[in-house]
Amino acid sequence: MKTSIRIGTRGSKLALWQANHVAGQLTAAGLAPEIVIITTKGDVVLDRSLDKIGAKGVFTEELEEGLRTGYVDIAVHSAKDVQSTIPADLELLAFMQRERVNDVVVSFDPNLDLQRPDLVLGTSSTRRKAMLRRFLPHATTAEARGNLQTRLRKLEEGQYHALVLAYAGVHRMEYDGLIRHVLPETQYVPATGQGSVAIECARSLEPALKEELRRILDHPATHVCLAAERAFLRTMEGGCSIPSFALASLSADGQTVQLHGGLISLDGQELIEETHTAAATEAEVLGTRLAESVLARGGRQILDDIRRVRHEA
Ligand SMILES: NCc1[nH]cc(CCC(=O)O)c1CC(=O)O
Repeated sequence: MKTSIRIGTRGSKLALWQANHVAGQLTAAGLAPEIVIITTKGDVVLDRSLDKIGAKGVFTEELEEGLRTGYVDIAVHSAKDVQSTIPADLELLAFMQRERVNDVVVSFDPNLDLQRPDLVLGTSSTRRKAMLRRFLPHATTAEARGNLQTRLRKLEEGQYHALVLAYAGVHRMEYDGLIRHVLPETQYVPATGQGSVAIECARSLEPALKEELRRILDHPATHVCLAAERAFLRTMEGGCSIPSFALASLSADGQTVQLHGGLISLDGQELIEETHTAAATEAEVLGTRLAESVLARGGRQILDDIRRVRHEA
């Protein structure tokens, strides 16, 4: 088995942190990792919101091509950014231990008051926009595309009072000092996969190497949760431009997985959510069933309405 591992990653600071995190674990296990930066469409097109450039795979396509050609051995992604269905010749080898899953409110104002009537929050996530409309209806939202550094610059320039971001990215970039509120994950349920790092490889990668990489990098409890959440997203015909959400947790004995997931309309008026449990071995079935139930109970109508709005825009 070869020991030198080429790690493909995007070049953003967050992506590089994640790639370095992987490299550190591989080095500790006696392998020799090397980080290879690959630029994706999502890194280049910053002037349009993600739901307009067709979000499917914009952060992953070029990395996946690198896996196919053998230019890199593994690709590192924020699990949240990985499409619900990946190409048949590739596989998700590992999901790393999850960070805190919450969304947080980040601001330079230490006394930021979420109840101020003129509150402007920066976010480009349809899920966050919809939830903010529902739970903080007095607030307005403004687009905040670009990497974390770009968004923080816009915040500093005063384009918004605060940003709504994933704790995981804020923490990895060491901006914890700017966190003013941690949004409860029961209300602001995170996006599928939020807080975990996914490792992708070609199915044709040497089996012994795959096994070794999985042993070093995979966190089995996180893997079970992500299997349930990703099955939910797949059935939801999701992608990150649909305001769906799902968060799984594993019981202390590791036997039972609980999944809370649903869908919210763009204006925040309609919210369909359910919590189901199943044996950990049935994680994918659990995700599929929960999504089917949400779709049947009005979710399909919400998705149709969203598609109609998009076509008109
Ligand atoms: N959508 C972009 C993205 N992809 C992963 C993260 C942060 C890390 C994570 O959620 O795991 C972010 C930024 C954010 O949502 O604030």
